[in-house]
Amino acid sequence: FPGRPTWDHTDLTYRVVNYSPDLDVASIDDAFSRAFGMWSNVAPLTFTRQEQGNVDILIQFGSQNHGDSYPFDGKNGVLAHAFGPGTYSINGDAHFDEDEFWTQGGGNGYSLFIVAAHEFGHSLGLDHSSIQGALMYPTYSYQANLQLHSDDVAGIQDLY
Ligand SMILES: COc1ccc(S(=O)(=O)[C@H](CC(=O)O)C(F)F)cc1
Ligand SMILES: [Ca+2]
Ligand SMILES: [Zn+2]
Ligand SMILES: [Zn+2]
Repeated sequence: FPGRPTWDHTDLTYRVVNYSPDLDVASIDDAFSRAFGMWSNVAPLTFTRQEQGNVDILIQFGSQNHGDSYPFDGKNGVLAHAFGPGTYSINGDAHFDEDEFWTQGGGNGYSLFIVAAHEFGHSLGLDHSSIQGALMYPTYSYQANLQLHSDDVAGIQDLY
């Protein structure tokens, strides 16, 4: 992102505000935890979940108008969005379009894990990659065994 905003601390916190009915709570918690793990595996970052209070990354599911000036668009199209690092409460937050069918991968619907890993890249300050195989490539594509591309790794290590 312009100006290369990054967090001024590496022990980041997150909170899941609400849950999608598409998956059980444990699967959703696990998808987010694994998505954060993709990044903490390759950068000096830790992600700690909090049940309440102020956190860096607030995660919520919403449809259409959901409290910010970027309303979602119903099924398909925009799947989710996230705000880069900064000092405002919205910074770092990741929102997922409830009108999508969230799955654990494969079949129809969108993998919550893959989309979350991408969104959290934005939450950390990463912009899009021009490399098709990269997680930060602008369009969704399902991969059974998601691995970060060297471009994703270079990007996050350049920032932190
Ligand atoms: C691989 O992860 C994603 C790819 C594409 C998207 S998106 O199609 O929702 C994208 C939003 C984004 O880049 O975060 C689009 F601009 F809306 C979200 C996650
Ligand atoms: Ca949508
Ligand atoms: Zn939003
Ligand atoms: Zn993106």
